[in-house]
Amino acid sequence: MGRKTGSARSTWASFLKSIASFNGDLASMTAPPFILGKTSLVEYSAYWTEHPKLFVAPAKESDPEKRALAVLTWFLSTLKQQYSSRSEKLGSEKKPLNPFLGELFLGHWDDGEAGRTELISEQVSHHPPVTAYSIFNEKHGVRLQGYNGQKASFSSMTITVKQVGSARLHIDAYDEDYFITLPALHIEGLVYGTPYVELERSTVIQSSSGYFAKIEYTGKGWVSGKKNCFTATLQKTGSKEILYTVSGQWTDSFTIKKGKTEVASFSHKTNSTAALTLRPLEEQDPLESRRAWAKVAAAIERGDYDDTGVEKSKIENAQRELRKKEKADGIPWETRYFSAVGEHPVVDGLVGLINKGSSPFSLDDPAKTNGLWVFDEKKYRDIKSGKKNADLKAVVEKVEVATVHAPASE
Ligand SMILES: CCC(=O)OC[C@H](C)CC[C@H]1O[C@H]2C[C@H]3[C@@H]4CC=C5C[C@@H](O)CC[C@]5(C)[C@H]4CC[C@]3(C)[C@H]2[C@@H]1C
Repeated sequence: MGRKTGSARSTWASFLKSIASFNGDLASMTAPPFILGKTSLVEYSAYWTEHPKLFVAPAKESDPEKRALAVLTWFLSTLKQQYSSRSEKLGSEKKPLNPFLGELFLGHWDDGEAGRTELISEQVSHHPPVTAYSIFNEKHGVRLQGYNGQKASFSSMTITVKQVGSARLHIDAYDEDYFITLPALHIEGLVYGTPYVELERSTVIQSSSGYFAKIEYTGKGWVSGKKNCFTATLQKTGSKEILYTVSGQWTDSFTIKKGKTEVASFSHKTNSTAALTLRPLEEQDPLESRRAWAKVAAAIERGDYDDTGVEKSKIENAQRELRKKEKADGIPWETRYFSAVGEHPVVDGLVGLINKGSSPFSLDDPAKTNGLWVFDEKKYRDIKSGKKNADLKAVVEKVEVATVHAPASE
């Protein structure tokens, strides 16, 4: 982030004042132009599997304890991308584009050894914003599903974000499930105009095979002064014996110890991320994020904030038109790949295990985010085979009609 010019500093100062009267919905905040990101939040699901080899590694461990450790190692390897890749690339955290209802982000990673890992991410709710995702590797039979929303609050010049939602990893070969909770975070550096994420408190991973991992995000190390520190332990559910301890920085490297002996380590320096493949823009569905936001992203890229506003309001107006039309027709928007369910036997079972094994754990009431979102394999296959094309066509026409005829921004 370069030095702030006078005007930027003053808009940032007034922005900080505006946060003080913050209502909790980050998306509703109008942030100063230089902090606007050109990436939609629906793309953030991709951060879960930018190390495909680590994502599929658990499927190769026949020993359940080593498999649970491989899942913990993969989870820990995702944190840098999830929470600090924008700061690294862009000089600070940026405000993501607020996905419209039904916005899609579809892609895949092709990795020599791991094979193909496919990503499906969909904005399943706009108020409150909720993103659902399904990421799977058929070759190794490893599948991740999850959803997340954010509840934000503001105090003493920091934005605190509580994540609502959870992730579930399934390993076909062992018919095993892992329930993963999401870290709370806060935004530091706001005063300096270079916001960045620090993780806080703790999260858990509970496996159906009876292993329990707890990760404590300790932030700035007391002694080392290094930021983004954590410690994690792996134990059998209900047993006090610590099988492994993991510690380090989630943005750099960490070591795995069995008792006092170091048995493994991971460093981002020697593990580069795999590139995600997307379809070319002209082949994308109008609901796909990069195509839908192309004009907004280009305007932000060239720093043309007036045009950013004009193009953004076209999308927002089109969405308002669609909502009005749905209300008039009495046909609510149908999410394409995910369905909301009130409960989920696997999740309920794993949450039960956590409660048996450790301090009572309250899964954020899924109802607050319109229920637990699960991937609808059948819908996915029908669309892939073209059986559901008709609906697709109708939806596409509806969206394009709304977009084309949206009244010009007032
Ligand atoms: C709206 C206020 C504003 O613009 O403040 C300026 C700053 C850019 C700080 C607020 C934004 O900070 C961003 C960080 C984003 C989270 C980063 C990573 C993840 C993990 C992913 O799996 C799910 C989404 C999540 C939690 C992002 C949510 C949105 C966050 C908090 C952005 C803030 C608007």
